[in-house]
Amino acid sequence: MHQYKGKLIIHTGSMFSGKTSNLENDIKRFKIAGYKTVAFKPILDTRHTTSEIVTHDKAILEAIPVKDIDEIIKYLNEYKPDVVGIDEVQFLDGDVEKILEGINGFLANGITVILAGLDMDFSGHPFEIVKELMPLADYLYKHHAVCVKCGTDAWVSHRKTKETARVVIGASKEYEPLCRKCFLEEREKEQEK
Ligand SMILES: Nc1ncnc2c1ncn2[C@@H]1O[C@H](COP(=O)(O)OP(=O)(O)O)[C@@H](O)[C@H]1O
Ligand SMILES: Cc1cn([C@H]2C[C@H](O)[C@@H](COP(=O)(O)O)O2)c(=O)[nH]c1=O
Ligand SMILES: [Zn+2]
Repeated sequence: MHQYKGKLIIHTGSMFSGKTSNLENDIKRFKIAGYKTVAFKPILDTRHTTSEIVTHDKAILEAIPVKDIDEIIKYLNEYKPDVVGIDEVQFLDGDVEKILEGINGFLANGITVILAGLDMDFSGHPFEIVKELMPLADYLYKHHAVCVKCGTDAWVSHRKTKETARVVIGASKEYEPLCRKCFLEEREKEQEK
């Protein structure tokens, strides 16, 4: 019993690739196996806090909204779970070193950590925290959505709007998963306009 101690499991990939679904499924399985679990989600906008992680196909997991790793540390010190899930890890506030230190601390204390997060932003640049965490994983899963243009495995989340800020919260109205070839074609078209 309780063989998973201090393991780092990462679900990454583009939007719609199933990162959150896999996080939810892992948490569900750990719960069934008798582990004490808890899930967190970063809040970028403190005015809209909700206590649910919702997948694109509307599966729901209860989660605690947090701003940064310090809030997670505080909670874990009191609650003492076996397994911790963090969705949208790329949106945790604070510098990368501090987040890494926090997560390494959980692992060193025997807590299993399941992370879901985007590997790249809309322009194909890595999200720094995910880039740093990936080599540390015990289990690293790169998931693929279906490219909406050609039906092959998608690689990146293409932004359909003209917004240039790195963080623009949205779903299928604002983003579409594309393979590398279709992404480069879209980018060329956009530059010609
Ligand atoms: N182009 C697509 N490719 C794959 N899944 C898609 C696509 N568009 C919508 N979906 C839906 O998205 C679900 C995955 O949602 P979710 O786990 O929230 O993904 P992620 O967290 O990676 O954004 C799939 O099970 C599917 O129902
Ligand atoms: C690519 C990209 C995405 N976002 C936002 C859009 C969504 O709100 C989340 C990703 O959610 P998912 O569970 O992975 O579908 O991130 C962003 O702000 N900037 C980007 O470049
Ligand atoms: Zn394609």
